Amino acid sequence: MLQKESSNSKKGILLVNLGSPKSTDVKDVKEYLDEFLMDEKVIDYRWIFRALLVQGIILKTRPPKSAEAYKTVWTDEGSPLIVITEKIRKKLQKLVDVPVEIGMRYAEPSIETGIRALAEKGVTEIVLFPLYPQYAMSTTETVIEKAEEVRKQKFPGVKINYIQPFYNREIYINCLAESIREKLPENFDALQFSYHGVPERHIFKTDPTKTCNLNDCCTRENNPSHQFCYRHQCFKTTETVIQKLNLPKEKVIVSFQSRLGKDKWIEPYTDETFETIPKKGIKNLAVVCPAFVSDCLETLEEISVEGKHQFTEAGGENFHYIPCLNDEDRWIEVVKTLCEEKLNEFYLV
Ligand SMILES: C=CC1=C(C)c2cc3[nH]c(cc4nc(cc5[nH]c(cc1n2)c(C)c5CCC(=O)O)C(CCC(=O)O)=C4C)c(C)c3C=C
Ligand SMILES: [Fe+2]
Ligand SMILES: [Fe+2]
Repeated sequence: MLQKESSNSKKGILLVNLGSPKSTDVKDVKEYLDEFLMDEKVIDYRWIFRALLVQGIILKTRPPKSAEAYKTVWTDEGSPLIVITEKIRKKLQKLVDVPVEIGMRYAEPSIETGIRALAEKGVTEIVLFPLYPQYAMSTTETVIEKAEEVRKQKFPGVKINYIQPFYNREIYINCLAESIREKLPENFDALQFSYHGVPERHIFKTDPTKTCNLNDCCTRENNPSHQFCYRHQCFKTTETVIQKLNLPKEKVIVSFQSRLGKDKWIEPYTDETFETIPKKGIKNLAVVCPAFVSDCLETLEEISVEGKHQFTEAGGENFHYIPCLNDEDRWIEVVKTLCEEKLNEFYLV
């Protein structure tokens, strides 16, 4: 058990995930997409161009389609992403002796709601865990920026310590590899790692070394750009997991899903892969989505329903979706360890 308090300070944990609409009503989906896509870390155009694209084009057509997609995955308790994040919280709360809350980058419960809930319990030192294994401007960075904004404006007396991307932590890789091993079907021609995509421009923008060329640089060992290169971190996650699984590289595919708009996103694209690989003899496919720790619209609908359809239409026979870590006990242990490390840093400063 973690120590609850030292001197006058009280510690707490905030688990942060992406967030979902309030309901599957078109107006709620529209409100959610508006907040999400108007974030300049997600659509990184100047405000006027972002507003023209989001409010003038995307929000005029996308909400009804997204609402239909959400209806196919929605549960009696709500959005899978929020329900699972809450399950993670509950399990973690049983293992630690400090309060644990959740907060979403978009919609409710917001980061502010989460910090307030902790502050009301007297917490002054928060470990904030962005639940994204790999760094991206549109995930880790926007969460930290938002939390800092909220802290400075509303909770200036609170300290926040941020957990860094953990794609290269052995405890996480072991956990992911074991989870995949248990769920892999007996026979498969390939295991596909499908990560959420990002526009190429995001990677160039956040590369402080300006050396990543989105080519062999992302796969080369020890390149200084790797710390902020989402593409590298996805390849590295895959490489270390397949080593643990003893899988030959020839049986593994890496691809990037969920692209939006006309910009060039990092390649190869998941949907195109599903359509081409059956013709190359891959008829039995297993797919895992390690950019997400919890199942959500992008895994339950885009991959396990739409992706399966694309693959089988193209001649594939068996499509096996491997669920995310969700609230598996071994993953909760990893969350606990990463939180404890950061909680202990408060004692050192
Ligand atoms: C420019 C657009 C987008 C970028 C960049 C982006 C990056 C990104 N997103 C996730 C995780 C999730 N995204 C989810 C849904 C979703 N993503 C986008 C757009 C971008 N994402 C949209 C428009 C949507 C909404 C759904 C839709 O209309 O298609 C989700 C699921 C949320 C849920 O409620 O279930 C997650 C999770 C990552 C990890 C990432 C960059 C690495
Ligand atoms: Fe997304
Ligand atoms: Fe790179």
